[in-house]
Amino acid sequence: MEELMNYYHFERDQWRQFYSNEKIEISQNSLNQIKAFSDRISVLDVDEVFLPLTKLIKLRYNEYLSWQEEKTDFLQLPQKRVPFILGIAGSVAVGKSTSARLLAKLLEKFLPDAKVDLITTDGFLYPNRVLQQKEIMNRKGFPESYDMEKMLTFLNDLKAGADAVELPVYSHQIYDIVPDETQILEKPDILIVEGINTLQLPSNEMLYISDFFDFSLYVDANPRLIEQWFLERFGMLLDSAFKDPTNYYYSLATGDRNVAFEHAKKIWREIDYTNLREFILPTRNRADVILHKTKHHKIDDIYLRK
Ligand SMILES: Nc1ncnc2c1ncn2[C@@H]1O[C@H](COP(=O)(O)OP(=O)(O)O)[C@@H](O)[C@H]1O
Ligand SMILES: CC(C)(COP(=O)(O)O)[C@@H](O)C(=O)NCCC(=O)O
Repeated sequence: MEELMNYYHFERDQWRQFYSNEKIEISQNSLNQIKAFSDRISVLDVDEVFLPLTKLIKLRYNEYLSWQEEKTDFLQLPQKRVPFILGIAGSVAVGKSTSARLLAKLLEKFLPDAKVDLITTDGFLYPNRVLQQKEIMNRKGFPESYDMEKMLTFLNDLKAGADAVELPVYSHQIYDIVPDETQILEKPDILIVEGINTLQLPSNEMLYISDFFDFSLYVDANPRLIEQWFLERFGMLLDSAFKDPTNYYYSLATGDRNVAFEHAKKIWREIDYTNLREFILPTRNRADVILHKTKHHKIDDIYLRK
């Protein structure tokens, strides 16, 4: 990747030294549990990339708590808990949700008193019915396919210290918002928000979603590799779909596999890759940290905003 302005660049070998073994704050047993949980992430990735990253986020979190306290003192307001929000952006299929799940587990271990929750912005996509009405079914994931107002209100309510906030749930299996299901968040201390649009400026809005974030990550990789990961995930979706007629991929899964993969390649080319080039990649340098991946999801370079 070309050098980015205003970022420190670390190769993995340098970065891993920022979490030295003497300072380990979690037991080997807990670490093993995390590794077992995330079997698709290598043990080395946890040790060499995610432990230093979690340590850095913890520094920011502690600084955030002090600032919240000082700010409310200064304004002579009563103290209240306001969640620390961590955004994770990047292409479809680059590994945002896998990284987000691992970070959530690690933060819970590093900060045992903090309530850590995780959401995906997929929940703010318009349901297929609305996308069809607007004739933008082939633009799923593009800025106009999200109910940005709903998402901004949700984030605003959270930052205002609401007792409970609710958001819709998206399912890759039905390829739609799940009817009559919501996710409820009750006063998290840390909220991880993962999604392709987390660093975007919503259309017709004056506010970046990232204005609500206290820390942000962008997961980056060569689009050719991401296409491969997209197709591998598609293969897994097909494998789990062919016994379930309610699954969106059922007819593709029960038909000719080559036809199904040709379909997926077209989707990648016309929708997800176009979205990456036009709307996702341009947001990369708004992130505090960029994790760059190479073959087999190996993180080789880490960029930290100066
Ligand atoms: N570190 C990793 N090691 C191995 N496979 C991974 C890793 N991260 C993600 N994957 C795989 O890559 C695909 C895309 O990851 P996912 O987290 O679903 O991406 P996103 O949330 O960005 O769409 C999935 O099949 C996932 O299992
Ligand atoms: C729901 C999504 C916009 C978000 O993707 P994610 O980051 O969760 O993988 C994406 O998976 C999607 O459905 N894109 C539309 C084209 C397609 O891949 O079917």
